[in-house]
Amino acid sequence: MMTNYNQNIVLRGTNLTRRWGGLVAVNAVNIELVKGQIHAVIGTNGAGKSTLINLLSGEIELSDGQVELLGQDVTHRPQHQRARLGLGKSYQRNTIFNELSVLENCRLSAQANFQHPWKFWQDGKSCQSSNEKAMFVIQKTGLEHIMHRPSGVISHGQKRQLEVAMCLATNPQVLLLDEPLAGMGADETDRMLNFLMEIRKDHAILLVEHDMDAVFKVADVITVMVNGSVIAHGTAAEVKENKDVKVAYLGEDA
Ligand SMILES: Nc1ncnc2c1ncn2[C@@H]1O[C@H](COP(=O)(O)OP(=O)(O)OP(=O)(O)O)[C@@H](O)[C@H]1O
Repeated sequence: MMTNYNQNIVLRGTNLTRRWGGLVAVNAVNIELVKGQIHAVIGTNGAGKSTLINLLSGEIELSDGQVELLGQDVTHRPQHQRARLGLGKSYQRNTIFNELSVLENCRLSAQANFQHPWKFWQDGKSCQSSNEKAMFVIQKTGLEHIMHRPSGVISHGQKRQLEVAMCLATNPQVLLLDEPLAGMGADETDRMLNFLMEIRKDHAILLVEHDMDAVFKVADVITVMVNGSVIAHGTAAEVKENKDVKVAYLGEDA
């Protein structure tokens, strides 16, 4: 799993381990994210998927292991530094300012990425780069028709799209997506999946998702976790046929 150095590996986690007291939530996991690929992590409830994503983003400290981002060891770098280096994360919890418009939320995210903290409280409209970036991600995510609406009144699916748009506005090379399809209807799910497939060529994407149909549709590579450990890794077809996956995850007899 950790042997292919020819591909464009953007993020590499080695021996990632997180203990909570006696519980090993993530146990010696190796994972590589490659530009141009959607890498899904699936597993039963409590398998360690969210913890894994948080270890990669720097939100949770490792008990053991190493994280390399674009060739740099970022194991001991905090989340904001990893973000600045190109690691973007879309959160399961809502990070949207409801009273601001869709455009303003994107503009704020873009602004946070330009390294002028003393300008943060300036009127965002005056920052041309942030404006351009915000418009770019809004067009990419298909949110143009609602860009002037207060974010609090848009639909649940549109909020999830906005979260991904805000994440994209920070110019990430790697996108860590924790259940981006949660609570979405069929149309919104399709739109989001098409969008992910469209942006895949420019990013390395980690997708933690419970919707198996969606995962099997878009994932180039799938890692399967059970009780903190990786039990299988491969293409959708390989994972579907894997005996351990059938037993442990899909609940089938061997
Ligand atoms: N802050 C914490 N303190 C103690 N235990 C935790 C903490 N966070 C997670 N855990 C435990 O670690 C294990 C992995 O949790 P995690 O949320 O990563 O799983 P998951 O695969 O994302 O689950 P789900 O699919 O239900 O979101 C679980 O047993 C959980 O109870």
